[in-house]
Amino acid sequence: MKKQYNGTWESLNSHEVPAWYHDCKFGIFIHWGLYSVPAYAPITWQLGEVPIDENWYANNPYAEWYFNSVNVGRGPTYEHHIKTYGIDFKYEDFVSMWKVDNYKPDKWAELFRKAGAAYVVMVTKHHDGFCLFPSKYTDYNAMKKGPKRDLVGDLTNAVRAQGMKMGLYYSGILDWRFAHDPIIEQNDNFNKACPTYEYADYAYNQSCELIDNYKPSVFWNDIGWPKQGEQNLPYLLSHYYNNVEEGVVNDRFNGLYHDFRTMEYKYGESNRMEKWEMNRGMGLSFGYNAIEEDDKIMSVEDTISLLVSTVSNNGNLLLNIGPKADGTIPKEQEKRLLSIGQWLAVNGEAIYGTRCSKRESAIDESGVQIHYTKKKKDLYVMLDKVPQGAFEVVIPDLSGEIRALDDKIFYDFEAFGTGVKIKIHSHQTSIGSIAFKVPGGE
Ligand SMILES: C[C@@H]1N[C@H](CNC(=O)CCc2c[nH]c3ccccc23)[C@@H](O)[C@H](O)[C@@H]1O
Repeated sequence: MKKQYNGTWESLNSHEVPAWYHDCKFGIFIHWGLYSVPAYAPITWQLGEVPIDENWYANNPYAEWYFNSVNVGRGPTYEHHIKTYGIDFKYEDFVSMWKVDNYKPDKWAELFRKAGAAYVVMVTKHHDGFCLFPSKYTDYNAMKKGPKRDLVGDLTNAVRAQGMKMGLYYSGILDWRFAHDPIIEQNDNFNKACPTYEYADYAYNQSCELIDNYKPSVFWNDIGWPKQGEQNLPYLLSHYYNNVEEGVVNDRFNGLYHDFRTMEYKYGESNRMEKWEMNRGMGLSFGYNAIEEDDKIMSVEDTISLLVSTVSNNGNLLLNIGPKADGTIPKEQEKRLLSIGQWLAVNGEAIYGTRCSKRESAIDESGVQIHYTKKKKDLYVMLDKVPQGAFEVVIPDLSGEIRALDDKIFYDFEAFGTGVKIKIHSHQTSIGSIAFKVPGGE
């Protein structure tokens, strides 16, 4: 029987995270919009590495922040804009330049499935306010202008046709069409943001459009919810759950209510006692940054390490893809997705459908990282940051048979004190972590 949420926090607090969100582990985030036309940001820091202050916003590595990076009136993106487009070129002028001739949503969805992703979260309206979906509440949308397509609907259908869950991202508190003062410190995201009831109603109405028209399995709001809309938030969330039974929401509405917590690069915190999600780009940006080349984005090994360490600590990894304006997925991003998919095709049993083991991740004296997951009574052990060539590692408090999931790993194992010593003879074929199954080991 479907629960009816009644617009109260009490009823919402009874909501439980559906099993699918615990099982799926790996998702693809998609930041694609007007900002993909200029596709420019300086290559500076990961979020959380430096204070989110004036220096951050004048040297913002997020290419999707292009409008604000120009609006602050100084820094590399401002200089780039003046040099490339001229002082009189307005951000809205990118609309007529945004042609999506290479947008093939079926191909995107196929690539994401080959990558081993189980869900997708697409940006529908970022902070710049341009909507990638038809909206009754603004003509500043991709059906009316520029691409002249329902970019969100097309991908939603393609993703679901591939058997993956489709989530939608909405920039709740920030919309630079309603509040366009430059953001130069983090509090501006909340104080200088859209401080009107008109905007709060707009955000509520558009969120309902997205819920009603696409029934997204994830409603991923960003940064926060408009202050003037805090009274309507329990009604919006109730409307969402009442219409999307499997729906989940993140912790970026009022910072309190959530199905899952979020981390972004090095910002935020997680604890393995509650469900959380790590989101980041392959490089320092979410939107495509044309100057961020292959040597500047994460290696496949590091991405698999991030997936393994996240999943073994009760998290999901939402890895971002920044398509080029025309709809092409950059080669360097596609290459990494396919490699991750190859690793998951062999080792996915240790990832998908698992839960947190009571055993915590550890690092042995040689620096090998040991991560655990469990599935019913079975234990999975994943070795990461392993040296080239032969090495051995002791897994404490373990007994019984241990079996590598990749049959190209050559190894022996023996009882060693209260644990098991694994002697790896060779492993050059596997990219990234080496996974073992210990039947009945949990
Ligand atoms: C996925 C990315 N999100 C960015 C906003 N992120 C943040 O402000 C991180 C800080 C933050 C805000 N609310 C939170 C709640 C929990 C954890 C982090 C945050 C966006 O500014 C960025 O362009 C991209 O869309």
